[in-house]
Amino acid sequence: MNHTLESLRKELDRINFQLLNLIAQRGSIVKEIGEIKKKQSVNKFDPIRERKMLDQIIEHNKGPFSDDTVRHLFKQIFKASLELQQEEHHKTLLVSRKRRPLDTVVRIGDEEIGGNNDPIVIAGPCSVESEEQVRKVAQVLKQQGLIFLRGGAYKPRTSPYDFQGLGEQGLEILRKVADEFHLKVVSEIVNPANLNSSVEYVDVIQIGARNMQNFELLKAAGSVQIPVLLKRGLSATIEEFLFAAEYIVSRGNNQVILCERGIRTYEKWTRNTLDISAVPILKKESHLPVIVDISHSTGRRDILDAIAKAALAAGADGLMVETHPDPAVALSDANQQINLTTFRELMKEIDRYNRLNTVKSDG
Ligand SMILES: O=C(O)C(=O)C[C@]1(C(=O)O)C=C[C@@H](O)C=C1
Repeated sequence: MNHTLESLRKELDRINFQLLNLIAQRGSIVKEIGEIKKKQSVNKFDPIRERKMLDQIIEHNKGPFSDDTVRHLFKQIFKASLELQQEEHHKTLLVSRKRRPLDTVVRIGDEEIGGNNDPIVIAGPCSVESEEQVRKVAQVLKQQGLIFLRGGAYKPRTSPYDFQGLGEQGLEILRKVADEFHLKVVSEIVNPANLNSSVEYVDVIQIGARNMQNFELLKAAGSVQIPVLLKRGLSATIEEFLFAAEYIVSRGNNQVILCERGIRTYEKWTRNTLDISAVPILKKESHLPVIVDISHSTGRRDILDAIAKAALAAGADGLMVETHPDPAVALSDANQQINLTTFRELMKEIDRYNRLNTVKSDG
């Protein structure tokens, strides 16, 4: 019995090597075909040829593997063959660290995000409601030594009956107040048609979670020379998030900041589930700066301190937080925005954490 098992396994070992050799031979031929196709500028992927080969193979299938299994196995071989033909840059994304080992530093005037720079804080109301409201926030940002003022002018809301934002008028307010206080404006654009005109008002274009796979918007954002803050989609995997960033970078705009803002899970005690592991993974996989939106990821004011510290500990290059002079009357996200007093306290806590960490790493 044992003798038979051993001899059968030996037979399999022999066949494995034969298969390996055959696959390698196939691979060499596929590469040669790839070279010819390159010269002829023909598409490497040829589904009609693949279909023909599969049909022929299935015709000759005498078992014991089912047709479906054989189809699957050969499809895998075709897929691997196609990858052999494709050039390195097709396989390795521009946003990948494999393509660029050094951190990308996003520059907004004299300000820098990413690399060895200290983490930044982007703060402001969820929606721009009035000049007075934005001015009150801007004053506090200035007092806190912060640079980046956020505010939504175009608001993609779940319900069409909710406040949709002030539109261009909102952007005008942001720009006016930001200029008074020498701040930089971060604001969401939802429509590719508004992109060129919004460049007059904003310093960083935000692409929101709901638009992470709005490919026309991503392409348009890739064609302007202004930094883009790209939020992770509500149910997007990290890979999908990076592909979305690739859309922008591949169009020529490499000034992209990734923003983890929580993902949709079954948990109900937070608005979204902050995927904290996405921060170090993104930093490892990509050279782009990564920030964390601590407001949307939690939807709760009472845990912001802890979440801010967790994000910084995970290696985030910055934080985004929503603050409003009077959250109770805010036209959007009233439950998650913090008032200006709480915001000051949060900043104190973040400063204390950063100081402690600097002392630790210096010591
Ligand atoms: O026959 C071709 O044109 C090839 O490029 C080879 C090959 C294969 O692996 O057989 C590879 C990729 C194509 O999608 C189809 C077929």
